[in-house]
Amino acid sequence: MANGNVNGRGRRLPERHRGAVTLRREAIPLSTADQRLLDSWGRADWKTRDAWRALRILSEFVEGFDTLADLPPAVSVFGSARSKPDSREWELAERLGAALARAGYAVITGGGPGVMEAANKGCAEAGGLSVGLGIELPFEQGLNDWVDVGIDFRYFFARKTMFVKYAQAFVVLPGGFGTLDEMFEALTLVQTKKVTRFPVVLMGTWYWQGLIDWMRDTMAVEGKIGPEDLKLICLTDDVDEAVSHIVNADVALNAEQQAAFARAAAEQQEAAAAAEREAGSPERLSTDRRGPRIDGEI
Ligand SMILES: C/C(=C\CNc1ncnc2c1ncn2[C@@H]1O[C@H](COP(=O)(O)O)[C@@H](O)[C@H]1O)CO
Repeated sequence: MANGNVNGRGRRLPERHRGAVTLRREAIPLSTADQRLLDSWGRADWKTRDAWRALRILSEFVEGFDTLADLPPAVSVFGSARSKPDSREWELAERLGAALARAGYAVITGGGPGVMEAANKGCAEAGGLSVGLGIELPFEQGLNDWVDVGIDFRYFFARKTMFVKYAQAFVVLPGGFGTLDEMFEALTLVQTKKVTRFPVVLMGTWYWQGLIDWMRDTMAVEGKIGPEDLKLICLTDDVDEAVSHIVNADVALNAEQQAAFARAAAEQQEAAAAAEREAGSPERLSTDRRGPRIDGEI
């Protein structure tokens, strides 16, 4: 983790980031911006404060869009904030970060400790661009040391938009509530076709297999998801397979987009040619009050 904020005995001092502002010691408020937005107490508060909050929320989107627009193709990696460096998922995340960097992808994480730090480390050490989208928390620890481009968000929902908008794919490693929230949000967006472009890869079969079984045997059997929905998930422990899955989806999407552009261009040309034919046809000439078109007429 970042160590610019360490006291004389090497102990880390508490610190809070609010947009561009860093707060330490007594200046740190007792609550976070998300808490104040979601815990607000009634109509008076909504009237007087929330309209102004909207501007602050807007500024988070502006800052995020502005900073991330120049990223190369990227993959968002999620996983536990609590994993230790000797855990299976840490090792997997570090190798994944490196493999993604070698395949030309930037790695976007929540910028925190655990799996996030491992993925950022793997990416940074392999020469990739390592991105951290931090979140203001009551017990914030700051962005991990391996983040090259970092943004601190006050609001979870603004941050979540960035994870989706600037990524070509999601990879989810073992984690708790935060990780499951991010995974199910991604799956819901793909299932409802709000995003069409990205694969969701789950890594850590020892951790996810039980959930996948439950999705198949309970969720799908009870009709709460469709038979096709489980195919949205690629489950693997193999880093190369995860990266190939992402690269192949990218290639397929590019081919689809090129084909769509070509179709649109052909349709436009066809429409222009039809208009030209119509303009030049005897029927059209006879009804045109300006008389027949003469070549070279301006
Ligand atoms: C719990 C601890 C620190 C928390 N710090 C976090 N920093 C950044 N992002 C976080 C943090 N905690 C959760 N997240 C987001 O949720 C996912 C991990 O949540 P989980 O519940 O641990 O699975 C992660 O992908 C982040 O986007 C002190 O150890």
